[in-house]
Amino acid sequence: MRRSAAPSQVQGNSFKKPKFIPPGRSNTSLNKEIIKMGPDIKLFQGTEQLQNDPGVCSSNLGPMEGSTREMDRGSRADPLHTVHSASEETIESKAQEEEPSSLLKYFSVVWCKASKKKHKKWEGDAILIVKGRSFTLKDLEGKDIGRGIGYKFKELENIEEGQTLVIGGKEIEILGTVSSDDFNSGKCFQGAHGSPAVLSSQAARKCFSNPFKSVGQSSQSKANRPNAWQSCKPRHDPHAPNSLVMPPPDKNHQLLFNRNCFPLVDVVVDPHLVHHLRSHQREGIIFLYECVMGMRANGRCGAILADEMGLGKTLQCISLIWTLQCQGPYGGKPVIKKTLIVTPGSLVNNWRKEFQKWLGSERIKIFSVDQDHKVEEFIKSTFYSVLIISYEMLLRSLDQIKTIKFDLLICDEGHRLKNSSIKTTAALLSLPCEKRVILTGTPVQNDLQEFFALVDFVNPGVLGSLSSYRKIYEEPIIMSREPSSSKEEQELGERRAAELACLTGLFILRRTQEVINKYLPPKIENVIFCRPGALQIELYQKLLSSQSVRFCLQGLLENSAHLICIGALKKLCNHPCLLFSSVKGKELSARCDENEERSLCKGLLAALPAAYDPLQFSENQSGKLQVLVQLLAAIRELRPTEKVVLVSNYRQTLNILEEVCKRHGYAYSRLDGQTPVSQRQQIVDSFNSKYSTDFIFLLSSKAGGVGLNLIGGSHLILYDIDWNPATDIQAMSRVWRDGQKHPVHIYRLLTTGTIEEKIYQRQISKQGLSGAVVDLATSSEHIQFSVEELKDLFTLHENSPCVTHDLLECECTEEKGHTDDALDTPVTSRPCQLGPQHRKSSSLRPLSMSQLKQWKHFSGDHLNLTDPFLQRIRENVSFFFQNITNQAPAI
Ligand SMILES: Nc1ncnc2c1ncn2[C@@H]1O[C@H](COP(=O)(O)OP(=O)(O)OP(=O)(O)O)[C@@H](O)[C@H]1O
Ligand SMILES: [Mg+2]
Repeated sequence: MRRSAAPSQVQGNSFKKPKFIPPGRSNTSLNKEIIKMGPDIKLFQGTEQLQNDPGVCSSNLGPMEGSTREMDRGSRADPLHTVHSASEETIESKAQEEEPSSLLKYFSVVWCKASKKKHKKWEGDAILIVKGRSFTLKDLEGKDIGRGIGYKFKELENIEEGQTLVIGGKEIEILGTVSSDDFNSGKCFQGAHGSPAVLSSQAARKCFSNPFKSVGQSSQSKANRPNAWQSCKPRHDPHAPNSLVMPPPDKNHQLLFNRNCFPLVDVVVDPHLVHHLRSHQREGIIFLYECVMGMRANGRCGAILADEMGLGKTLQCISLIWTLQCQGPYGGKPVIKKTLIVTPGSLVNNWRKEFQKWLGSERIKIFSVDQDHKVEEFIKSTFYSVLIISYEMLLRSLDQIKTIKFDLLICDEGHRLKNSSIKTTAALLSLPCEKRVILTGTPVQNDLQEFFALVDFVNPGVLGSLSSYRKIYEEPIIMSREPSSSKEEQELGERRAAELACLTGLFILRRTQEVINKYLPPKIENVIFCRPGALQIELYQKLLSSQSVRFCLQGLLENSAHLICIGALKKLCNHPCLLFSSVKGKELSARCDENEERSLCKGLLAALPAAYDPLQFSENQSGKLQVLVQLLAAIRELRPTEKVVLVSNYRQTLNILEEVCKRHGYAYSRLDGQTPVSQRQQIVDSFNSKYSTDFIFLLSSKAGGVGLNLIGGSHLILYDIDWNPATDIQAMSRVWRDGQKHPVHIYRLLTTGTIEEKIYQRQISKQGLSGAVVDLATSSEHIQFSVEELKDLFTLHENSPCVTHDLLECECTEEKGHTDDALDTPVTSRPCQLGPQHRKSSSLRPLSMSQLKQWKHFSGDHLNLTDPFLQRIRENVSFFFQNITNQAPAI
């Protein structure tokens, strides 16, 4: 009889395999006893030979090495003991006879369809879960493939290795017990896909099929290569003070990748670079080196560097590229020849500049693709080793890119690859390069499916198939975070999350902003609640009593009608003239939402002055704009050499802000979605230059937020708020970065009592953290609102200086100042974040309500405002929150 293709049989055949005993076989010497169990199940006790065969278990559990070996020992010594100790570990397992339903046992099995055929073939490995009086059979992808209920508890207690039974139409053979620990962590399923911990050397070899081919590995035999390699020396002195030496490969690595027995040579990072590195960057480079060399995740060569924004991911990658391009551990031979860097269009030139900044123009030859520099040029020339290209251009030039052999692929702002079905991901996956690095400043663990896509991109297959990942990790983790989950589900989810974090932690690194705080100047963050102007209040009330809003609240409108109402309210908060532009001057649009917006706003016309000209808008008609104008004047006067980054999410609003600059004679530059990619870096550079005469940098956060360094500015004003805290955080991180010389002031403007306050509350409340709004790509279209929530959104609070403060239930008398010490209070973590390491506080994570409560806060009427900037704007401000990071500056 064939022992079939069951994975455990295929992979672990070095031991004696248990015989398959067909259930119908009448040989009593083999089947001592057939225990009939309920309607659907028969237990066949195995042969004595099988029971006594120490090889049985390990042979069948080959791929599950470590975890199962321990289990084997237990089961051989005392199988029943193993069963009981496993159940003791589970939450509900009092494991008492009188409480059969709480007894949980796990077994590894092989299965096939029940039949009377003589020649059986096992179809697969599975895990049998016995709980009380019922069974569940799960395949190694975590899917249920069989169930049985209503059996006698006593009968279930006797399941042992080697037994064969029929369950739910399947014949199974018990191969061994699985500890509850291995089940809860999901380890027992890992044989299905070869997690890093259990990768076979074959898989490792596959991953590393020929890592040095690209650098022209010598085909000479060892005997023919006498002294050439014996004189190999490290490129830089590994013993020099402060030197950064990469860890040497271990024996296994050498066996796999140094077949020609080249001498081991220290890989030492160029001291020219090391001189500049922060300590977290030194660690980051070692991490990246180990990952791409296949030294951390057993032959997998991918990494995700998810350091928070501004930690210098670029420099860490440049150091990696430069090191690998010149050196290697085996005979000093370089590991890579060509590197592909894919990045958002606005950052192509930033990469180029960073290479230049850290390595000068002589060491490494960089080619960046733009209108005038095509991929063909890179292909034809042997001069360049690094190709920098935007994601968009990559798609357009994919065919040419595919003809080049890249040894290292770096995807900057790589969270965009979180969706494996998008074209960009598919295009990059089609490149045969195994050493893949994703860089991202946004958390990657917030959505478990997106997390899978990113992990699977850098290390394909490491978490198995998507369907097995869902069953084994995602579903239990999500289920455990449901309020209705049982204690047992919670523990299982936690264990699976911990296991997943442990598996992926080998090749994911995230450090928080705190690691560079000490290199940065102080940061003074302000949330400023601006009183709405009289016209704003009038129009706001009109909008709220409009038919559209009323219908929304009655649930009568379908689709995205509520978004149109929300959009109109947000525009109104920025400036009433933005609504006016929606109503006037255009013939009917083909887009129905535009038409709906127009009809919503039409009723407002009467409230506007006759012959209202939006271009001649008055600054006094918007509370926020008044505050902005005063603030800009204060900065200009009190800090004449400092510059301001002024951010909005909307182009139309940027137009208004641009007009304000013109009116007040402020020199400015502007970067929004319409700025040609080729010009972006130049605009940024010129603003950052100390010779720049610009006072203001107008930035559309969505278009240009990610990755930009705007350290030329030391004041950043967020004029409006986005549903997604990540967008705002991205924008706010542009100025408080390495290289910033001045104390940084961040001002977030909100209109008191309006929808802006509600959005802010949502950002900082638990709901905001646990909802859909965490990722950069998330916009309001993806947010679902209940009618209750809409009611709340569509309410104007006119009688409070700060509804957000009211909600904090703060016992303060406003006078009370708070220190910022309490900012270290851990933030509430999102339900699907993994493991405890992600619960660390971070200055870049959305604030929580309780943290905000610890900020200094005072009303606009407060007499002793020590901050001169706030002092200047208080007239139109109803409330302030302020927090200072690093030391208190002399403002
Ligand atoms: N060791 C260092 N010394 C001085 N400046 C540094 C150092 N490391 C990085 N920088 C500078 O810090 C700034 C931020 O670095 P970088 O753009 O690489 O950040 P990042 O981690 O990619 O952030 P983001 O996620 O926002 O893209 C850059 O101007 C860079 O030149
Ligand atoms: Mg970056």
